[in-house]
Amino acid sequence: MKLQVAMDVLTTDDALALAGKVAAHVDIIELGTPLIKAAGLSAVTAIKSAHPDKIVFADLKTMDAGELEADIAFTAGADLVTVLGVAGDSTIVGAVKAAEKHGKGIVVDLIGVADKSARAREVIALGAQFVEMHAGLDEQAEDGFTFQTLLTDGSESGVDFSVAGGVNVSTIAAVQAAGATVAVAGGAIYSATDPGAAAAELRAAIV
Ligand SMILES: O=C(CO)[C@H](O)[C@H](O)COP(=O)(O)O
Repeated sequence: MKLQVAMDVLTTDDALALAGKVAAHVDIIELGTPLIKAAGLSAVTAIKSAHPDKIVFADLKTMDAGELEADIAFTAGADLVTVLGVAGDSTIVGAVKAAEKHGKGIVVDLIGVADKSARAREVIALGAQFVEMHAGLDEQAEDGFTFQTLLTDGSESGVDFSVAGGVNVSTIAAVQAAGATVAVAGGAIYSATDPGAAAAELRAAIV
């Protein structure tokens, strides 16, 4: 299982500083949606230039104009770009077309999708590289939220999936046991006193 850091910081300088501390312990470096909205796609270029050996993940959460948005992110240096699973199939197909043009990949984020395992199978058939079983920051704060649902949906999907939203040292073993190919950790790393040590601890928990 790969480890992905989600950098939910707001400036390119902060992202470069965080990536510098954690890169040795992670496989995938994600630029979070707020970072890309605040700093623009030049932040993607800066991270890819600083860490050319890492998979750079642009969390665009595209909902429309799939081909155009994915194309500009791949051109900026992204290796993986997210499209929302609640988007129409034509948006996903367009983004996959851009990924094929660049030799890169599309990840479909299933945030907000009611039947995540069924939609996962549909978008993989449309050409997505893998899906993200994701509970967003707001959903995690809602009454009744259960992390386990993400793992069950992932296992039942039968396709390659990542898990995002609440991954930490207490949950990462369950993420791996559920069969995830990628564990995504944001707050558990960037909010830690020592982000490098936190990333190393998560890495060590992967068997
Ligand atoms: O994409 C996101 C929010 O939309 C977050 O980066 C992702 O959910 C990581 O969450 P956490 O901080 O709980 O690890």
